[in-house]
This record gives sequence, structure tokens and C-alpha cells, in this order.
Amino acid sequence: MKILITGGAGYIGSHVVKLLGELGHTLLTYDNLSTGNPKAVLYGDLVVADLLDEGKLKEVIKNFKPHVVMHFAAKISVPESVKDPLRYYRENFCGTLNLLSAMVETGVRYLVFSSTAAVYGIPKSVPVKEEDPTLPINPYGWSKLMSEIAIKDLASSGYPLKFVILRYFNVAGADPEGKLGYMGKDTTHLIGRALRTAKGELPYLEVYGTDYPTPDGTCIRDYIHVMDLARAHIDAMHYLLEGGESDIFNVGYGQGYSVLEVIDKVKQITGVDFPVRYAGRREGDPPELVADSTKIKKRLSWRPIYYDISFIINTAWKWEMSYIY
Ligand SMILES: NC(=O)c1ccc[n+]([C@@H]2O[C@H](COP(=O)([O-])OP(=O)(O)OC[C@H]3O[C@@H](n4cnc5c(N)ncnc54)[C@H](O)[C@@H]3O)[C@@H](O)[C@H]2O)c1
Ligand SMILES: O=c1ccn([C@@H]2O[C@H](COP(=O)(O)OP(=O)(O)O[C@H]3O[C@H](CO)[C@@H](O)[C@H](O)[C@H]3O)[C@@H](O)[C@H]2O)c(=O)[nH]1
Repeated sequence: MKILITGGAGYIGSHVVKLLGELGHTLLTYDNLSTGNPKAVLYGDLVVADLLDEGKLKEVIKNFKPHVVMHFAAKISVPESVKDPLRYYRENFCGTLNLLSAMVETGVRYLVFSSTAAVYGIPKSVPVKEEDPTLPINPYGWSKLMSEIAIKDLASSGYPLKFVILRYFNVAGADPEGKLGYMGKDTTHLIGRALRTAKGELPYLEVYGTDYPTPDGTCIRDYIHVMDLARAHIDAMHYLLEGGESDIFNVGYGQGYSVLEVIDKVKQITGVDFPVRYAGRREGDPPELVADSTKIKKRLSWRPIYYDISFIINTAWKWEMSYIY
């Protein structure tokens, strides 16, 4: 198959490119390298360009003629989206509209889209199911929900689009073979920042909020290993190509860890008792996000392999210690 991967030079996209490449597919990554790294693209070609460059996007899709598009390219930080909402609407929502227009013009019919648990906002109950209400509490979540709506509306408009929308929970860890991992210079993610504090690159780790309605007062998240998530994309693609109906799936493990529990695990695995400071809440953070992933297991036969927080942190730590930024 010919597959176009937007954002294939980024953290998650590059792990998917690796799996697709190993399966022998013909790949083209479209990425502006704003946070991505060309060295992360282990298979196929790379076009360095922006989703907002409509002309280039159309030209690339027209020439490559992909059977399937996997759309990862986006801005991904919740706190940054609160500070710079227009950038998030422009790049994530308008970027997705440009991609959909280019797909329509060139006749591409299959799409796998990276969405997020942030579309649920503050869930009424956890674990959260796909049909639960979506009411984001930050611009990042809205930009993804608006993209989801555009995709669904296009598929209902008569254009023969088949899509899978994957709502990822908190993605972490690195390729267990050690070839890939998070390559960004900076990170706002908890596990990444904790590891960099353990390494001595950050003087201390801040805990954003200790007064949430959770057992220890800190936010709870469902951390999923990046390779388990990457396999969900392969499963989604096969499902679509075998005639599966368009659908939305949560991708998480259904087990939540608080910020303090994650910090304890990171200290245990790294053997470093790094300094931690308690700070106020970070704007845009829901107290608890945990996935009900029954649907993806049933419909796509997706099976997680690495559902162990220690394994997730271990692979990320090994990568951090071996990678030179
Ligand atoms: N990391 C997580 O925990 C998480 C959770 C839920 C959803 N997601 C989604 O997964 C996708 C990938 O996230 P990631 O963690 O790999 O982030 P990332 O920043 O590592 O990857 C994003 C990639 O897209 C590229 N990009 C960004 N804007 C672009 C644009 N306008 N044009 C072309 N390329 C552009 C970047 O250079 C980068 O390579 C995103 O859509 C994100 O919203 C991530
Ligand atoms: O230095 C830090 C960093 C984070 N946190 C907290 O740790 C939790 C997790 O934060 P983070 O790792 O930044 O992830 P999220 O904000 O939950 O967002 C991630 O997970 C979402 C899905 O749940 C994705 O949509 C986003 O793209 C991705 O950034 C939150 O409560 C943060 O407040 C800290 O206390 N200190």
C-alpha cells in the first residue's frame, strides 16, 4: 500500500512509520519539522512542508497517489493551546481542512486520524467511553473535536470517505528496540520532564495541582506505550481496507496513575531522588482521564502488549540516556 503520513517525523508518527516500513509499505512523510526530526523517519521519503501550504499539499498527494492517509501533524501541548489558541485552531483545524480538501480533490478514500482524550473535557465518569459527551476544556481539545466533526461531516456528504478516529490517552515510552523515542528538545509531558529532571537537565519537577478531587489530590492519566498505540494504527488501516465502517475508538489501557504515582515510579526506575516542588494547577487540565477501550479490542482486535507503567518508563529512560539532543 502507498501511505501518506502527516507528522511522520514526530514522536508517534515515526513509530508508526517504523511499523509500516517493516511491513513493506511504500511511505511518504509530510512534515514541517517544527517539532519533528528527519532522523526519526526510518522508512520512505520525507517532504518538508506545512499543512497550511495548500498548494504543496495537493501537489504532493496528487503525485504520490496514496491509498491511505494517516494524519498525525498537529500542535500537541494543552498549556500552549491555552496561551496561543489561534495557532491551535489554525494548525490543527485549518490544517485538517486543507488535508481533507486535498484528499477529496485527489480521490483518497481512507483516513486514520490522531485525536485525543482531551475531547472529553472533564468526564462525568471514568473510564470514559466513546459515546460519552464531548466538551473540551482547552483549545487543543476543541481543535481536535472540530477536526473530528469535519471528518464525519465530509464522510456523510456523499464523498466516499472511510475513516478511523483514534482518541489517544497519554502516550509515553520509546521503541523497545531502541531505534526511536521522543526527539524533541523540550517537552511539557510529565514522564518526559520527570526523566529530564532525573538526568539533571531540569533543576526540579513541578507538580501542577495537589487539590484535585482524586485520592492523592493530583491528576490521574492513562499512560499508553507508544508501540501499542502505533499498532492500533496498523489495525485501523486493515479494518478500513477490509471494508470496516467509519468509527471512533479510544486507545488507552484503562488504568490510571496519579502525577505522584508516576513520579515515584520514575524515581524507582532511574534510582534518582530528584527534587519535586508543588505548584498551582496548570490551566486546561482535567482531573482524571482513563480510557474504556473495550470497543477497539472488540472491533479491531487490538491487543496491548506493554501495559505496564514500569516498562513504559524504562523504555523512555533508556532512550533518554542514549539520545543526544
Ligand atoms: N503525545 C500524546 O500524548 C498525544 C495524545 C493524544 C493525541 N496526540 C496526537 O498525536 C499526534 C502526534 O503527536 P506527537 O506526540 O507525535 O507530537 P509531535 O510534536 O512529536 O509530532 C507532530 C509532528 O507534526 C509536525 N507538524 C506539526 N504541525 C505541522 C504542520 N502545520 N504541517 C506539517 N507538519 C506539522 C511536527 O513537525 C511533528 O513532526 C498529534 O496529532 C497529537 O495531537 C498525542
Ligand atoms: O511538569 C509537569 C508536567 C505535567 N504535569 C501534570 O501531569 C499530568 C499529565 O500532563 P502531560 O504529560 O502534559 O499530558 P496531558 O496534559 O494530559 O496531555 C497529553 O495527553 C493528552 C491525552 O490525554 C493529549 O491529547 C495531549 O496531546 C498530551 O500532551 C497533568 O496533570 C499535568 O498537569 C505536572 O504535574 N508536571
